Amino acid sequence: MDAENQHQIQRPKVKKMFSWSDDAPTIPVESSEQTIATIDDGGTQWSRPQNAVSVRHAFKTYGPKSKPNQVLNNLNMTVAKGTIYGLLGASGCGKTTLLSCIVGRKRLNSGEIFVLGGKPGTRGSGVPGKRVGYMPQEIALYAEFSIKETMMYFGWIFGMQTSEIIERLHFLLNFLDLPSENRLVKNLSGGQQRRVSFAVALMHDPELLILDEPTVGVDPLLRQSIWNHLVHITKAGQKTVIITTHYIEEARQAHTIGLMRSGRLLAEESPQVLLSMYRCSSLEDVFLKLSRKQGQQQQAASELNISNNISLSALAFGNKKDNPVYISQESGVIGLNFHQSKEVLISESNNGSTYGLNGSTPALPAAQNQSAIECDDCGVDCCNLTTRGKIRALLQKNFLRMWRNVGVMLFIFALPVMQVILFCLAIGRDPTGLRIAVVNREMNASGECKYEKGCSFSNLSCRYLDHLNSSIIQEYYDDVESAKMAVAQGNAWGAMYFTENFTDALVARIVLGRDADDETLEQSEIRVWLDMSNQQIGIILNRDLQYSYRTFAQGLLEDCDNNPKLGDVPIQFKEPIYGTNEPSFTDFVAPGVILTIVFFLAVALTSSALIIERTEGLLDRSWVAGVTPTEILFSHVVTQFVVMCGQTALVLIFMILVFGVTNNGDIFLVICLTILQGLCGMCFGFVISAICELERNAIQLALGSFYPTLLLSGVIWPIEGMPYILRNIAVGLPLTLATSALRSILTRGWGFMEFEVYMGFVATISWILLFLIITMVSLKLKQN
Ligand SMILES: Nc1ncnc2c1ncn2[C@@H]1O[C@H](COP(=O)(O)OP(=O)(O)OP(=O)(O)O)[C@@H](O)[C@H]1O
Repeated sequence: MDAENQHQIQRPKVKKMFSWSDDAPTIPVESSEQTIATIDDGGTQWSRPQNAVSVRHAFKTYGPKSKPNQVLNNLNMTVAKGTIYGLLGASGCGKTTLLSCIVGRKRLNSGEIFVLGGKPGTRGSGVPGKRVGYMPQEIALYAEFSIKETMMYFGWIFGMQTSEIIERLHFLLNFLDLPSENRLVKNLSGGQQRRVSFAVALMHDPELLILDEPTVGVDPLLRQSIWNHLVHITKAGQKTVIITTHYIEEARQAHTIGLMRSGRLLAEESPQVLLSMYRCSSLEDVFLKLSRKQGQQQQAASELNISNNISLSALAFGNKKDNPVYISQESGVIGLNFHQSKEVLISESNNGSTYGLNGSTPALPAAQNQSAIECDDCGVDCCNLTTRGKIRALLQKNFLRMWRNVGVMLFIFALPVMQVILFCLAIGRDPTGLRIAVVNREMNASGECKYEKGCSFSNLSCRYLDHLNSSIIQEYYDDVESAKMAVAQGNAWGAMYFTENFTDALVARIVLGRDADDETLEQSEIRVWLDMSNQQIGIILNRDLQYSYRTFAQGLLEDCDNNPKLGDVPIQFKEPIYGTNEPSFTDFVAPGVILTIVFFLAVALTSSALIIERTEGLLDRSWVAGVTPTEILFSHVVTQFVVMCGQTALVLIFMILVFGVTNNGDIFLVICLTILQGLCGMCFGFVISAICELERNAIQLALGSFYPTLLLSGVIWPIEGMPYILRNIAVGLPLTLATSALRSILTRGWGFMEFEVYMGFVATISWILLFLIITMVSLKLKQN
């Protein structure tokens, strides 16, 4: 049986009620849906036609209003149920845009679309949901998945049982000549990947298949078998296929062809009618002829200022009475429009329900369609129920993607450990091996610096030098000038000078007290010239030289039976209330570093997650399959939470147990706050992911936010040192109050009821909520 005969048999039984010619009654040119629904023909009620998809007066532009790129320009399209509709047109004419609008991924600027009885995104329509199978132009598959895992993912989303999926998988593997089900998608050839993508669309045997170039990269034999399959599934009149292809001739097997150009349909007709009307042997020739005609008609139409395409059609066919004039009742289809426009299903009123004559699925009665109207603006969420299958699929997808990606796994678990180790080894320890250029006139000619222990006043300079911290390297110079030169040349961090009668002068200074003269005081001084270009080293040398003097003086006084307190400055630092008398910089920075590591790792992981899925067409595919933004977000939150728990455990184990960072507080509070900060970072990552179009922009934003946050959050320097206004800004950042809270828990041992601690929790939770709201709003806006 040839294709044409086949189509005629399969086409739904319809009754031609009237032929539109000049004599035919004129129906006002408005929405056909409304018009047909209101006509009553003596007991035979007109109802909505059995259309799977109808597009009315569709306008769509891209770009700024000042310079719009008009992609759909008053386009009308009607796809009858149980047919294959081949959408053809040159590259860039708007086919993908039209399909995206049909599946609800893009919105028209104006016009209407009905899919399976409702507007896309409403309860009455099939999209999003399992009534539609969508194969986007991009491969839109998870590269890390095997073929079987891919099918499992989409099958579960469509609510299929695992056994059903396996059964269907075997059929599709066979039918589409795919390799082993265990092969990873990334290891398949381009053509094989396309076939897997096609298999995903066929997976759940949907009512409406929307296929954007499924035969690209497919060999002619398989292409033929794909078309045979499409013809087969539409045979019973229950399934409908919309397909775009660049191989115009293969579309001969479609029941209807829509030839698209300049944002409208040049024709919408069966291939056989097109070929005979235009007396062409190929559809390509028909397309060329129609394209040329469109140019002439547009010119003529603008000259005649004719408003609708009845006139354009008349121009196309000369409008002779004896010529059948095939025109659409809507403007937009310029050449032919046969079955959907003129053939209207008769509905038989049966208890208020409307059934197709061929026994096919009834068109939605008006009352039923009410739900579509009620649900019209509620977006996708209200029309989809979360199922366990969907959540299971999304969670498994997230974990599997992570698990299969070695780089990501290293990033998740090795990087935080490495960061902690590096931090503890590199930050906060006292510098060692610092050189001091010493000039000591008390030393003997042989360069020896000897002194007697106990209450002996000989060579006190040597005794003092002996007290110097062992991490300071003493290098002896002959004179002050050369010692200072060594500092100037960077060979030493400081120069130190003892006069030749330092010991005598120091003893006189102690004994004479207030009676000591200026010369005695001067001679008893240790003169030091430091290189203060490096603040940390300068301060540490300064501190060590003073500490050494203190211990030297106290030791000498004690040996001579004097009160060692005489050697102290008269400020007594008692045991600190919190911390120690020798606080460590590590303890100060560690809380901020713990939170920064967990926060920014989460940002890095999530900031590109949605973008990658979006740019690869995966998000669109999942959304069309009925997954909501909330579900996607929820699955990422759960995945991240698990990852975060692991990261928090690693970071805290290494910080506290391995490197001994002080923890005087409740470890449970520490863990809670750290995980919350990780969640906060994750939500910030979602915000970035939702607002950025490109991965590049997301990375820039994530990296760009890192440094200011680090500087302003009091991680490396107390915010009390900032100018007043900046300090107020800093307090508002996500990490600032949390860092203070964690510092108070770790170093002061404070509990949750302390203001500073619970404010850390309150601020973190507030930021999480704010970020989530921003993400949801951005995703909703994007979806619209
Ligand atoms: N997101 C977008 N932003 C701006 N312009 C876009 C966008 N998507 C598509 N376009 C433009 O809209 C026009 C139609 O694109 P579309 O992808 O719908 O064409 P197409 O007919 O599917 O092409 P092809 O057959 O090559 O896939 C093109 O000029 C394209 O550059």
